[in-house]
This record gives sequence, C-alpha cells and structure tokens, in this order.
Amino acid sequence: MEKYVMALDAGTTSNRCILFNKKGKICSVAQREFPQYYPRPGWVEHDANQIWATQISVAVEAMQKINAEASQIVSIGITNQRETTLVWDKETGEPIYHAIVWQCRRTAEYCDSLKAQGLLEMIREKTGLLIDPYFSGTKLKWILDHVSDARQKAEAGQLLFGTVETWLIWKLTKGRVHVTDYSNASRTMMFNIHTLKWDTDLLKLLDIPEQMLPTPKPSSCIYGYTDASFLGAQIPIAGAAGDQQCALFGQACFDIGDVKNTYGTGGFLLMNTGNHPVVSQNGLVTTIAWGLHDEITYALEGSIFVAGAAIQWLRDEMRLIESSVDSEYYAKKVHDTNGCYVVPAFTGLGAPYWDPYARGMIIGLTRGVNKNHIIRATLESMAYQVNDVIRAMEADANVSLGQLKVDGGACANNLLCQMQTDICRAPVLRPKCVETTAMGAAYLAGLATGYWQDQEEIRANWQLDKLFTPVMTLDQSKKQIAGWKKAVARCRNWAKE
Ligand SMILES: Nc1ncnc2c1ncn2[C@@H]1O[C@H](COP(=O)(O)OP(=O)(O)O)[C@@H](O)[C@H]1O
Ligand SMILES: O=P(O)(O)OC[C@H](O)CO
Repeated sequence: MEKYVMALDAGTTSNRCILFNKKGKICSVAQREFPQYYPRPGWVEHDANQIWATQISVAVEAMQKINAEASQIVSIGITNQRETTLVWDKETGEPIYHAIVWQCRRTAEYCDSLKAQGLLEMIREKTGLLIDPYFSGTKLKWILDHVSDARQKAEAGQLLFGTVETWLIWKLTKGRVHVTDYSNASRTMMFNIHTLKWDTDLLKLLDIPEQMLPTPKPSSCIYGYTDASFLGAQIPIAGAAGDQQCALFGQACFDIGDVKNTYGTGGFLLMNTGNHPVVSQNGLVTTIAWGLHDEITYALEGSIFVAGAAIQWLRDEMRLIESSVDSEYYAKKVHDTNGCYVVPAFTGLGAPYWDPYARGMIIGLTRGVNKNHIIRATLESMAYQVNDVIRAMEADANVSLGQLKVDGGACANNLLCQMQTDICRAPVLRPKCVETTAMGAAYLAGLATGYWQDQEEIRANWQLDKLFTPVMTLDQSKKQIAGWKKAVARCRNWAKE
C-alpha cells in the first residue's frame, strides 16, 4: 500500500490537509474555511477552537477521500499562518481569548512607545525584526494586560502561549507536547535568532512569564505523536515551520540568493541567505528559514499585508467580480489602468514601508476610469508591492535578482505573473505544483522520518509550469513605478490621530 506524508496547512482564511507521495504528487486534498472576526476597525481575530476543529476535520476528510489508513501516513508536517497569538489554559485546554491574528493592528500605539524609547536597534539586533504590531510579542502582552486575571494566571504557570503550530501540536498530542519550531519562534519578537533561545531582556520588557512559552525546536524532528483517537493511530508529528518558510523550502530554494514570492492573502517574498543572518537596512526583516540537520538557514523577508486579499475585497466588499478568477478576465478587457492606482493598505503597509497608519486608496480617477481599470489596478498593486520589496532586498543582499519563483493562490493569474515580470524585470517561474507551502511542511516531516533521503531528492521533484519574461518596455515600466510611488506617498499616515 502506498505511503504518504500528511501536510496540515493552517492558513489565515482556511485550513487544508494534503497527502503527498514520494514524488511530491498531491494524492488527496481537503480544505475548509473558518470565520474571521473584526471586532473593531483594524482588529482581526480567530477562534482557536474553530482553527482546531476545521484542521482535524480536513485531516480526516483527506484520508477518507482516498480510503487511506493511519498506517499509510508515515509522518505529519504542520505549516501555519505565523505570528497569530493564542493563549490557553493548561488544565482545561480552553483558549482565554480569541487568537489575535497577524493582521491585527491593536498594538500600534504600544509599538510607537517602544520606538520612542529608542529600542528599534536592540530589538532588530536580537530578533531580526522591526517593531510592528504584526509580530506576536505585543499581541501576547495585550492579552495578558486585558484579559482578567490573565497575567496572574500566567505567572502561576496556568496559561500557555503558542502560535498556530504550537496549538495544533498541543491539541494533536492531547496536551502532552508544548513546542514551537525556530522559524515560528523567530516571528514572535521574543526569540533571539542567534542564541536560539527566548530572550530574557525582551521578556522583561514585554512582561511575559517565560514558563508560558513553548520549547523551541528545529523544523524537522519528531516533536511527538498524535493521540490515536484522532486519526486511528499514533502518527509522528515530524515537521513544523511557518507557511512562508515552508513555501521557500517547497520551492527548493536551498541555495543562497534563491527567492520566492507567495501571493496568498498577503504577499511574502523570502530570500535564502544561508547560515548567516543578513541585517536589513531597507525595511526587510531577518528571519529563520528553518532548522535542519543541526544547521540554521536564515532568510531576508519582505512581508506585504494585503495581496490576494485585495482581490477578495473586489469580490466581497466592492462586488466588482464574482470570483477571484474573474479578475483576470475583466483586467484584460483594458490595456492599462487609465492612470488609476489602487494602494491596498487596508491594514497599514508592511515591508518596506512599515506604516501601521497607512490606509487604502484609489487615486488618479477621471471620468474615463471604469470597473475594469480598477480591477486591473488592484492586480497591478500586487506586482508593485512585490517590486518594492525586491528592490529593498537587492540593496540589502548586494545582488540583483536572477529569477523569481512564485506560488500561492493568486499566481494562477497569468496576467498578474506577466505584470510581475514586466515591473520587476526578472524572469518569473511558476511551478507545476503551487501548493509549495504544504509541500515544504511535508518535506520537513518526510526528511525527519526517512521518507525522503535528502534535499537533492526534493530538488528533483520541482517542475516548471510556465516561465514569464518582460514584454513591456523598460521606460514604460519605470513610468508606472514612479506613479505607484507617488500614490503610496499619499496614503501614508492617514489613520494617525
Ligand atoms: N486567479 C486569481 N487571480 C487573482 N487572485 C486570486 C486568484 N485565485 C485566488 N486569488 C487570491 O488568492 C488568495 C488565496 O490564495 P491562498 O494561497 O489560498 O491564500 P491563503 O493561504 O493566504 O489563505 C485569495 O486572496 C484570492 O483572492
Ligand atoms: O495565511 P497566509 O498564507 O496569508 O500567510 C500568513 C503569514 O504567515 C503571515 O505572516
């Protein structure tokens, strides 16, 4: 009977389970969306129990779809929306508050106060990160400060903190294992990416009791075994990494300088920088890509908060399209945006601007601008944002981009891929399997359990679907980018009192 590695991909809007075989082929998929909560403008929450319930249900469903038995699952890899912050009671297992999602801006003012204290360099030096509400540390502090008795209980050792992979591992092992992996830990603003330990200075600054934090581990190792009641047997959980780091791994970006961009809800461009962290001078963050075979691989990352989510906004809020796929059809009805720009700064701007007070904008409107132009401008905004990050990365790493591997839901859009190569002037490569995030998690779990022998075997599984190269003139591309920069400048600081 065929053996599989199970990848659990816990995303921002949906949870997925994919079963992969040795060739990296998808043998079964199940996916389920879960509710998003927006209790106040700029706030985003999830219900941790709903994350768990949807994740375990898709795992069961993916197995049922191909009648796979538990004995056929050699190991499980988990990949997840990063930074999202959960706190639960150690005894009852009940979350004490909704999960605060990475997109949530509620700690913007507190972050301002940290910046005003001149802590930017110290935090960057230890964590590789900038000070922004995006990262988990200030979200965790918010929960401890605002949920009644939370700090007191945390100090008494009654509460546990985790990002989503920690929560899922804890649930799958019925509360036996409380761990995180280095890549997820590196997104918390509490973890020292050089010593690979929780940083006591930062914990003191944020007033976080260390006993509530999970044990940091490599991204490929056996963390524990699933309780047999869930999937029918005790299965090793042997891989875990943040979704963007997993996509880098799944794209076989194993060499220094390899770059991928994922166009999902957000957009995330990562460059492998090898065993040495590169410090950004241009608004990027330094992050741990993965810990594997006793080695740490670092990456430079540009995180764009809204990419595919802007297409969802066209669909759900503006009702200009019925499905995301339609965006290509309408955008192709016009040759350009007729001078219109959409800046989708709905939750502020991430890299390389880091402005939590920026807000979305449509600019350049004239009477000739129609629905198709606005849809086209929204698609183009993804390409411009990615280009901004590429230029920052080139400056930081002192290289020019050779090629860009792409993945994520929106990369199915051929027009978007063409826009991307036209704007950034590098070849854009789309692989046959764009489920690179889940694939990366499966590879990490499969390497730990001997299903795959080494990274060379994984590299051989990567196959090109389509190559995109520039057709737009360089002059035209420069002109459009100049317009984009002007538009971005106008939306900065909008929500600041
Ligand atoms: N053909 C398309 N053109 C443009 N955007 C798309 C297309 N298909 C999907 N998307 C966008 O991609 C996103 C979904 O990608 P996915 O990788 O599943 O996201 P996530 O993992 O963040 O939940 C959605 O925001 C959706 O609007
Ligand atoms: O859920 P995704 O794929 O949009 O990824 C979210 C990121 O991990 C946030 O940092």
